Amino acid sequence: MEAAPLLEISGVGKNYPSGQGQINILREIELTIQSGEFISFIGHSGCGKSSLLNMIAGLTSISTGTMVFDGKPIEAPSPERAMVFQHYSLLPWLSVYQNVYEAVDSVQTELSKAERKALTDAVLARVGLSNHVHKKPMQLSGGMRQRVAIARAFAVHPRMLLLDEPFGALDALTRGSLQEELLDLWSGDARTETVVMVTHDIDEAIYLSDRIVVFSDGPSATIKEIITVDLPRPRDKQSLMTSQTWNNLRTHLLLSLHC
Ligand SMILES: Nc1ncnc2c1ncn2[C@@H]1O[C@H](COP(=O)(O)OP(=O)(O)OP(=O)(O)O)[C@@H](O)[C@H]1O
Repeated sequence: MEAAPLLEISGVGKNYPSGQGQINILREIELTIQSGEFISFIGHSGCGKSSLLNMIAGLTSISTGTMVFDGKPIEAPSPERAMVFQHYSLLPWLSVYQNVYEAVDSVQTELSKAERKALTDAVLARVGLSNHVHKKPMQLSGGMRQRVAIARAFAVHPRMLLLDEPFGALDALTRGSLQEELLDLWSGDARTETVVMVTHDIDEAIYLSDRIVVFSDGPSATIKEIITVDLPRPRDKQSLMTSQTWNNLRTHLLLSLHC
């Protein structure tokens, strides 16, 4: 018997107020995500990828249809579905350590204070920030800030991690190393099995994902196709990028986005 999906999106649409009426952004979204999957959303600017992610996070209302997470309708934000934004969203007056500890403290209520501190130390060590714990966000580079945001999201052990263009503002080298750290955290965390990420980067989508959801252009966008990335893990970027499978996927995605 097939396991129940972690997330089931059925007939979902999104409208926003516009002038006297409403504008339809997304329509008839059908998507089922199984526990353990890494999913990317890709599509032209403004098609509604972030809106869909925000609805999954419970940060914005669903206009039509239903979203069911682990058997329950999504109606509000939950630590089970943690979001990381492109622009870090750290609290500027708190240190690196406090930014992570505050999140752990508010969610991991069953842990003792010593355990909460140990968890904070552990996630910061995993993203290589142990020597920067007393710094404030403005004293960090963009890559370091995004590391803190990712560490904070993992520290609350969400069932599903939602990433909205997490590496979009970073240079190619930093982006590459953060992709590796994300994969390490994802594969090394027994609870955060499922990731949904918005990206504009075709190579990033192929390298990280099990499936890539391609959106049609908006307004009234919908899912154009869902591409399965049949590449074994762990993946070696260098050798993959010169393989025929990679090239075929890349060409397929480029054509899908431009037709
Ligand atoms: N709160 C809002 N109120 C009104 N319109 C909105 C709101 N949020 C988004 N929109 C509009 O909905 C459309 C989709 O926006 P969204 O950010 O979801 O797209 P996107 O695919 O993530 O874009 P990008 O790739 O540029 O980030 C855009 O036209 C945007 O202006």
